[in-house]
Amino acid sequence: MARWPLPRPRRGPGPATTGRAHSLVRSGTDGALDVLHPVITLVRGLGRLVVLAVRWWSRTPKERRGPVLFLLGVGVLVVALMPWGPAFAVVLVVGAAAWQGREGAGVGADPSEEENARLQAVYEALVPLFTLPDDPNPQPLFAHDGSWERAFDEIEFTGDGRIGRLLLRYPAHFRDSDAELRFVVERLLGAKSGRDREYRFVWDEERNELEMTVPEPLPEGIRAQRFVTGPGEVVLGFTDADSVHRRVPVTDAGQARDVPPVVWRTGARATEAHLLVVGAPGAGSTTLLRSVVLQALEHGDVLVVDGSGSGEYACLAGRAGVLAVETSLTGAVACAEWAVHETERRLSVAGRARQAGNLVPDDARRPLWVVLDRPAALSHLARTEGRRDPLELLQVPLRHGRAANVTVVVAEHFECADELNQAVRSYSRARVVLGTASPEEAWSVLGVDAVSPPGPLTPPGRGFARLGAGPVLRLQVPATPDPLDDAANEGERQAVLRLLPPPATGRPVSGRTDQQPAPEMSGPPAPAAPAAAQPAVPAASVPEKAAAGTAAAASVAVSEQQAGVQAT
Ligand SMILES: Nc1ncnc2c1ncn2[C@@H]1O[C@H](COP(=O)(O)OP(=O)(O)OP(=O)(O)O)[C@@H](O)[C@H]1O
Repeated sequence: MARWPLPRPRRGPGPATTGRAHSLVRSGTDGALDVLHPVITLVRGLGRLVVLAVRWWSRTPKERRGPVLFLLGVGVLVVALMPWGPAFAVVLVVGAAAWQGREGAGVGADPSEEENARLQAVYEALVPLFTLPDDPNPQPLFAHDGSWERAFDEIEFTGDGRIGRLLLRYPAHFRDSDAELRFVVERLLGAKSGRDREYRFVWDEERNELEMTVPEPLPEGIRAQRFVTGPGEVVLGFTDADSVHRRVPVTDAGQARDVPPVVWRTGARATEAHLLVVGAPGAGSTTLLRSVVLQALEHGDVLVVDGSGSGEYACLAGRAGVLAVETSLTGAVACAEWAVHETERRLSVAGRARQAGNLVPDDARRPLWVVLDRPAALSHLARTEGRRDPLELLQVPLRHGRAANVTVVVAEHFECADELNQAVRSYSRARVVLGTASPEEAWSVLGVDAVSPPGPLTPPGRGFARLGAGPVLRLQVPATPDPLDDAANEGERQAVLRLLPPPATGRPVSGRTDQQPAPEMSGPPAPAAPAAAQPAVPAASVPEKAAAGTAAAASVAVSEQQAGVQAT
């Protein structure tokens, strides 16, 4: 029997009440955290300051600790005796703690156990490189029983727990001017921090400090296209955003974006009038030259000598502005001789025009490019056959080409780079190294040894560029494959095909008999080639019929010269 009034049943809080309670607790906690935030920051900052002080103390050599303690004591005494001294000291400490305790400061933040182990592994790997067998220092920076905290000043980890930046001190006895030793240290640091990334190393020889950073990946896979540049400017590739101020708009995977370019200025006012590219086999030097040629053809004429004879420039044969594509020694010599005469003719025409107070005629100003891919093989052949070396001949365009608007581009593999003559080395002040290079190889091309080689996993077309005495820039060459290569990416092939000039109306300059006709390609429609724009052939060096100043005439001229060479 139920009693009245029934006792009220005891119930737990309903869902609505629970939610309200949770939100009350959460907002209470948030409020408390907001109120306590300055205190938390100060406590965190004080903790970090203590960690920094302990690290500094552990790094201070024992013999210096006495004087340091004495100085500290004197400092404390002076502050204590000064009017407002203690208050000032407290304000200073609170300010420092607030600065260190802010979010993201992290300098003194304790690494996790895993990060600690990583750092200790890197430290121990470096010990054999940075220790002396009989080091008189009782507490060297690097010792087998030492800890990384002695030598590593600043450390940053990436989101996945890997080292993203490391600033370490090394002992003064380490020979940091020795490129080989530096390379060993860089390679070891790179291996211990992960081989699948690129690293940038900065050696501060004044302070005995080495900084390792992981640069952002370079813009990769950007296809050949018309770059927005000024007259005479050529985009060699793309580099780090913080290395150059300039940006060029490109289309990448259908999207427009701005990328930092490595721009090489050519022409009469250029200080780096010629380019030398040295690379490992398969590192992409032919691709870079093809990219340069396609840009050069926008405003000038090009002679190509392909010393490897691999036919990777066949797509250019017979195109407007392409005066010759040579693969044989005979053709290369003929081209080089023609380039010499053309340089001399331009110089004398320009000289006469200036003497008379006139403008230099167009045919002496139109940019002429002489592009040699792997000429060392042809030089070797020339020596063994007792013929003229095309590289020797090219001394004239290299020395005087700048004033005549003649630009020489040479690419060679590291193993044959010794065969390049002094003129090529001295006058090619724009330099590119592609692929993995030893410190000596990089030094021999770039003139500096402070280059960290890209790792073995880096894609082709990756390297370094240096224009004159400028800084060394990381470089990624635009993807510019041979459009006749079936194995190349279809989109990249089509991009190159779109850039090819229309077929020329005259015969090519070389008049090659061994050359296959250019295959049918889906290039742009072929407007008539501007005959007036083609360079005039040097009247002194060619038969009468070649002096008409057209590519066709030049073709005949060089063919006849070539025939002459063959006959001898
Ligand atoms: N910048 C690049 N982007 C994409 N692929 C590239 C790039 N550079 C080169 N490659 C690819 O790498 C391969 C080798 O390139 P390339 O022929 O230019 O190198 P190389 O140094 O001239 O080689 P070798 O002289 O030994 O024949 C080719 O398949 C090419 O398509």
